[in-house]
Amino acid sequence: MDIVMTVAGSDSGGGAGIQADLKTFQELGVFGTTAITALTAQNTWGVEGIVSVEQDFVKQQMLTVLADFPVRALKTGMLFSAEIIEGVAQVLADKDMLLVIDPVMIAKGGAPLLQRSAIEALKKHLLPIATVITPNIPEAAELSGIEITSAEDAKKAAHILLQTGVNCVVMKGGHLEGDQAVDAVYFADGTSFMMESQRIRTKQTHGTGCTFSAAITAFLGKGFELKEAIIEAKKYVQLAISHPLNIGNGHGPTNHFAYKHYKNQVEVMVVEA
Ligand SMILES: Nc1ncnc2c1ncn2[C@@H]1O[C@H](COP(=O)(O)OP(=O)(O)O)[C@@H](O)[C@H]1O
Ligand SMILES: Cc1ncc(COP(=O)(O)O)c(N)n1
Repeated sequence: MDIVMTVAGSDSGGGAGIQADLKTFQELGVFGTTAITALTAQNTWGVEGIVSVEQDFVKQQMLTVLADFPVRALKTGMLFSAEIIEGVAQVLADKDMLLVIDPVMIAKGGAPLLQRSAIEALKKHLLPIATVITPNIPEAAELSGIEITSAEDAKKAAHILLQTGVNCVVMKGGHLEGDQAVDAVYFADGTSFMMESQRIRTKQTHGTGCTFSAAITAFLGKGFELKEAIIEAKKYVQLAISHPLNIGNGHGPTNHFAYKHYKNQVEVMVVEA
């Protein structure tokens, strides 16, 4: 059995965070383990409260699982504070795992999920050891320090991020305009490609980023090459958005049941750049 781990926050509403990650892992046939960094009281309207977990206990959750299970791929989501980021990096320092860093900063409803003082810690401790990072446009702008209003800016930001030592940057285009949802993927070796899918006009996008990075982690855990894992994950999230469950009155969650029913009917165009 392929084993993966998510180090992230709990979303009591079940649409994002640890809950989205475990649903994705289950649907993709890998065994999911967890280290919870924070609890959120959350629904499809937004985040009502956050309680963070102490650094030592985040580390203990990770170390306890890693002592027993051969975890092949690990993702991080909401890490909340510089202290938690430092603790996670300390645990990962002597481990050999594929690392997917989703630099979660702000929830769809606007609530901060990462303290501002933690952005530097993320750049210093986690980006250099990442196999792949998956920023959305606002996160890429924060991390690179440049404003992003065009595809050209996004490319510039990706190259700034590659200088931190990360092996691959997936610039998610969910927040850009246009009929296509375009994600641009840049590797440290200078190669790149674009993935395009039809943009779905919907409010049901709570947890899209978590779902996408969890799917990359699951496919890496199953032994897929990084590029194939990223493309397959885009198909998973496209299906999860395009077959909405219509739960809740705000930004509804993605649908994890869709992939197994429709995986041969999804179109993601891959354009080599
Ligand atoms: N309305 C949409 N239709 C199709 N794909 C989308 C849509 N919104 C986001 N995506 C895709 O979902 C994934 C997550 O993107 P994004 O929403 O930018 O991340 P985040 O949830 O971190 O803000 C990306 O692959 C993006 O292209
Ligand atoms: C606990 C937690 N983690 C992450 C997100 C971000 O969700 P999204 O995938 O929509 O950016 C969230 N809303 N809550």
